[in-house]
Amino acid sequence: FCQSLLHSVFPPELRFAASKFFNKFFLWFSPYCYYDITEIDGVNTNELYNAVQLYLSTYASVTGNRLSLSKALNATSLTFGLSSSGSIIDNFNGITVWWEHIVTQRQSQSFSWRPLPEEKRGFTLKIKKKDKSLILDSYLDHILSKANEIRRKNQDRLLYTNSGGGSVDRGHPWESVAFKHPSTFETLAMDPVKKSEIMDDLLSFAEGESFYQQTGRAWKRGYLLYGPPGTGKSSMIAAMANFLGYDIYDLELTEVNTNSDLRTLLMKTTSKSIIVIEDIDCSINLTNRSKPGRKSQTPLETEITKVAGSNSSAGPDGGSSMTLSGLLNFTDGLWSCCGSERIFIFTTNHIEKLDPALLRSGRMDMHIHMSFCSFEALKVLLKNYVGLDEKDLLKNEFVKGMEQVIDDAEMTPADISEILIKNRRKKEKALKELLESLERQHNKKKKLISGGEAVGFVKEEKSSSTEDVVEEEEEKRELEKQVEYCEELENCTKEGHESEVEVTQKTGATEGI
Ligand SMILES: Nc1ncnc2c1ncn2[C@@H]1O[C@H](COP(=O)(O)OP(=O)(O)OP(=O)(O)O)[C@@H](O)[C@H]1O
Ligand SMILES: [Mg+2]
Repeated sequence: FCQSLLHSVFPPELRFAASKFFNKFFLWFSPYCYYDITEIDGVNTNELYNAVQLYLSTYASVTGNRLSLSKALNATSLTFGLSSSGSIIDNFNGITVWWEHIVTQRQSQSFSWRPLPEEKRGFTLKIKKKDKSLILDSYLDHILSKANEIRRKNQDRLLYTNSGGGSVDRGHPWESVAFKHPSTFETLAMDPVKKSEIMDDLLSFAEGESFYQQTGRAWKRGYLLYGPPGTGKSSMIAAMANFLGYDIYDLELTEVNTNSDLRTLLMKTTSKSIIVIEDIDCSINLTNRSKPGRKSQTPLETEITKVAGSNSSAGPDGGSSMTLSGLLNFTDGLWSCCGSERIFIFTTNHIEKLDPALLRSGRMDMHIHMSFCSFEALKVLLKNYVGLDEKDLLKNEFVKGMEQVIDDAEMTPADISEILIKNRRKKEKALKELLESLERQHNKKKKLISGGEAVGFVKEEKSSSTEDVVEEEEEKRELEKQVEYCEELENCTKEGHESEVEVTQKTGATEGI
């Protein structure tokens, strides 16, 4: 109406001034105020526009009757949006607001370095003037955080690596791929009490922003996962990422040359992410070597030398300029606080080889021992692989047999799932083979532990074919290693850090790390 009034009453040269006047007049007396959120702000994309679109999409999917649909790259689901001139009512803290999506044709394109879309899109937010101060800031914050949440839910996790061709010097140290690991806490075989403890810990971390603020702590958490190969350390990391919806940064330490590169890598990580250093005892070499002209070194000054990837700026003694204290600063020091809501995870097969500085209390918040398969963990595997539920388990004779031998058999979940996967179409055969395998392992362990008897056992076997004997000896060596591992671990947990140092030096010396 106003437009046609303007056209009929005012000559063309006065129309613009008149329309400005009317607008001002109208706004002055209107009980509402209006906010325009355009898609492109100058030449930059307006983050708020995208956030509003996502936010309204969750709302519009329920109430709107004309919607636009879209699917972002890497996204697993569709998002709904308001189509042109669509409007919607939202409610926030009991206050009503109105949104309108306005799409107009862009006027003649002025010169721009970046071509602009032909359509000019924007949202207009209408709020009652009296409510403006009450909600504006908190409402927009609410929209931004909700939009982030939706984005994370819709989008696949990303797995970043620093050994995928990225470059610290060029400012892009991380390369990413979509992360689609199917491991979840449901599929993870471990003691249910321990599992729910870990899940609770993760949840209270993710929801604990105000707690960390209140206590003056950086919003981060560290986990050390340790245990023999094939017990589910990597699967646990994937389960954690899927549980919290975080991205993963897989940090390959052998690709990092200096402390400052490490810092750059850290600064380029985003919040809501898990930063992982796998097999920390293998990717770095912790030795207490003194630098020339120095009498002694504290553990924190322990030099880290690379085991592999010697493309570094290695010093004359073969050491690079990345130190343990650099690594600890990465997880613990002032630099660890750039960004927030981050989880650090170190994994190792040999906790006894780690420097006590990495283990001391407060450094890694939780030490999680991933152990050989227990009966409780076995139940999860049997359910997932052969579909046995709790009722079937109680009745099954094979399973009853397994319960007797599983603890002493010391088989890893990886070994067990291997047997189950081989026979997954034949439930009976799978169970029979698994029981036999567990009993075999159990008997061998018993004989080995009873010392002299174990030797006799191997000698007796000499009468059989040489292939069998070689296999037996290999298995025996493997078992001896496992027993040694368990003993070291026991010493380690019983006697605290001092004994850990002893073990580190002992194994370091024999294996020449
Ligand atoms: N606790 C577990 N629950 C379910 N599956 C498991 C578990 N542990 C191992 N597996 C199975 O074994 C495979 C190897 O496990 P994973 O890579 O997680 O072990 P790891 O402890 O990280 O071993 P490594 O020390 O060699 O890195 C996985 O793909 C998974 O299928
Ligand atoms: Mg692993």
